[in-house]
Amino acid sequence: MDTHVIEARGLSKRYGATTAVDRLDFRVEPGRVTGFLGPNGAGKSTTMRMILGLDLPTSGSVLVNGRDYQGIVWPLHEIGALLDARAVHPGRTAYRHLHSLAAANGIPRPRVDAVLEQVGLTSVAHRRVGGFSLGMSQRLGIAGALLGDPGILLFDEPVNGLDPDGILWIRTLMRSLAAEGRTVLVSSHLMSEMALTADHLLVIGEGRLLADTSLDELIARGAGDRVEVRAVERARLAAELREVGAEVTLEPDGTLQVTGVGSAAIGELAAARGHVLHQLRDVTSSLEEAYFRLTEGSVVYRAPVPA
Ligand SMILES: Nc1ncnc2c1ncn2[C@@H]1O[C@H](COP(=O)(O)OP(=O)(O)OP(=O)(O)O)[C@@H](O)[C@H]1O
Repeated sequence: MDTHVIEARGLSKRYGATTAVDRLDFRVEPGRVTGFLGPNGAGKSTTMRMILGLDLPTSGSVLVNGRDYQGIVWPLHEIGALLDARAVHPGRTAYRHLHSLAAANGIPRPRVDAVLEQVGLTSVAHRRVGGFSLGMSQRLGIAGALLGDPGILLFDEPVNGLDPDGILWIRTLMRSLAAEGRTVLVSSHLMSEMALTADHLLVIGEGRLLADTSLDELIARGAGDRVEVRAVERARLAAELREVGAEVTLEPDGTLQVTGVGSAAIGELAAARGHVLHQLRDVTSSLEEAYFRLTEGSVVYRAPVPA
């Protein structure tokens, strides 16, 4: 049996005329954080719900440790999830909420205290959840996910609305769960955060798989590395660079963005033609740029760009 593995084969979900998830094939492996990215409406939440058996595929399958979620006897021991942190009865205390989850899943009571401690909610354990801040609710949702000490964890937008301390805490937690050999699948819209957290990325658009690759590969592939140049005679330099095959754009702040010719060649050309340079800098593309390039054809909801 594959342990700590999520495997989708031809996974599809249609809602009436909408195809939310379209023949996805992927494996989520243990020991690393896998980021799950895609524009709004790409099908991330639907995929997560199918992994958890909350929604059934129209066709294809997704297996957790080689089985359907429905075939798992004590699900919280195998897979823990944070989907909607606010989906807890507001009149309950954090302790009661976790205690009833534990009781329903055959989890011993001391685990409740252990996870409350782990997420930093011990001091508010007996307060009603209705009065919790978003950050506290996220921590409680994560405590629920960790309760059964599962080998697989799913987090849907865990850092949404959190302050920098909360974001750092969640990032550190996800990285340490992966370092313990667990499988961590996390969806997010925050590219800079994903670049710090994920080792591997699954990118989907309009329900289809666009990339299943390491973070470094995705950035390198979407690269189009460029050189940023500031020169006194920028228009002349731009024209001269174009003559040798470079693509040059002139930014409103006066910087030239050059692709197709490396920084060494630009420096040599500038020296040979008597240019004074104020800056010559290699710029490596970010995950955000690579992501935009990958998903530009599959953004469902796009606002018009203001004129
Ligand atoms: N219960 C449902 N009934 C009908 N359509 C649905 C349902 N759930 C999702 N959809 C549709 O399926 C598509 C995928 O939605 P989903 O919520 O999975 O995307 P997402 O990638 O999680 O988006 P977001 O980033 O906005 O959370 C969307 O077009 C959505 O409107």
